[in-house]
Amino acid sequence: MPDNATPNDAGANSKDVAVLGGGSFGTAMAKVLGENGHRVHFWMRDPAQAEQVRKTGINKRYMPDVVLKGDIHPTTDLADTLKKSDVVFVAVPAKAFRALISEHRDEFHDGQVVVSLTKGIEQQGFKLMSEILLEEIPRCRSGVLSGPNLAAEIVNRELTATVIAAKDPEVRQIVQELLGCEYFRVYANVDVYGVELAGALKNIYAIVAGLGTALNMGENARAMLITRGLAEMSRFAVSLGANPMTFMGLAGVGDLIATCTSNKSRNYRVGYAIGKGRQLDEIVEELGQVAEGIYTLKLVREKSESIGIYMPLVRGLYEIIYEGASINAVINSLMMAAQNSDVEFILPRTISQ
Ligand SMILES: NC(=O)C1=CN([C@@H]2O[C@H](COP(=O)(O)OP(=O)(O)OC[C@H]3O[C@@H](n4cnc5c(N)ncnc54)[C@H](OP(=O)(O)O)[C@@H]3O)[C@@H](O)[C@H]2O)C=CC1
Ligand SMILES: O=C(CO)COP(=O)(O)O
Repeated sequence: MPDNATPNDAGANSKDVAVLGGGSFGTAMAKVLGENGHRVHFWMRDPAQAEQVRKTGINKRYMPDVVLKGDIHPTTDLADTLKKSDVVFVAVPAKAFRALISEHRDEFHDGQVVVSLTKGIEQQGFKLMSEILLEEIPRCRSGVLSGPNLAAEIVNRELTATVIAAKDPEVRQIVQELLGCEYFRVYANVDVYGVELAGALKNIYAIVAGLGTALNMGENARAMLITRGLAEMSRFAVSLGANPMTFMGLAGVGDLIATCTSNKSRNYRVGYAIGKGRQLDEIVEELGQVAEGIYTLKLVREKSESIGIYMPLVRGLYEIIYEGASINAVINSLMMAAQNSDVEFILPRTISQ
């Protein structure tokens, strides 16, 4: 795909769209929307960054090699952004999500479409972003977007597919029409909780996979980690009400494959650095971008123990990262644990002899 493509003319279908968050993924989505001929109100909190993007078309800190084209307006005025936009995409880390929405709750309009791009969980009460949207701005129509969507590939117009999950069919259709183009396909799902949980949970297994690569594990091991990760994350999500079939789709196994096999994933890179013996604080400082899996791991470990869901990879990674356990000891205990059934929908997890 050429990167010198001129923006499409959306004509009468052109919409005013907001992207909140000037990081890697906000930039990637602003670029797709701008190229699709929409007027993009690209909100970020740092005035110097907004000024730089306005002047050069380049978000130097997060995407230094990417030029944003089309009708893209970097801004720090959130009230004005919300006032002008038909649809709002939110791309800030989970830690910042509620405060951002809550502080501006009265500025959203009735029926406005608000879509979370965030792949994380709120610490207080294990809330997902769709739940925060429902609590803070129930007057709006919400959805979540998730899938194998490495920002570094999308900005190069590399072929990508994603999933819009929303209960309201019109929200699904609006988002498909806004984002879909020759290199970006948008599939639909109604299982909002499942799609969103899949996006948050896979970050944990991306850390595990990066760690495995650092230890020179082979392809058999990588396939085992991805597949057992899928079993574990779907077991957990289904116990919380998600549809197991969602995990067969792009937001489940699709995103798991992309992030567990690519060093373009920040979570994978965190795992790789841990596997090389580096300290977590130092890794996070050097990364300079969010790796949600580090925080999700803590929350999922606590939740899985409180509801009694067996998640050996979560437990093992938690012991390595937060309790200083030896990586080899954890691997040995995982490999020597009781041997269970493969697909739990065919045989129960523990087969009686
Ligand atoms: N990058 C990717 O490939 C993908 C990321 N995602 C998800 O999107 C979300 C955002 O990720 P991404 O853009 O990559 O993260 P980055 O770390 O690249 O950027 C984070 C952005 O959020 C902003 N931010 C942080 N805290 C606040 C706050 N309190 N108020 C306002 N803005 C804030 C940062 O601003 P500042 O620079 O001023 O600190 C920055 O613009 C994450 O949940 C991630 O999992 C989903 C799909 C793909
Ligand atoms: O979610 C992502 C791709 O689908 C991005 O993963 P990272 O946050 O690990 O970079």
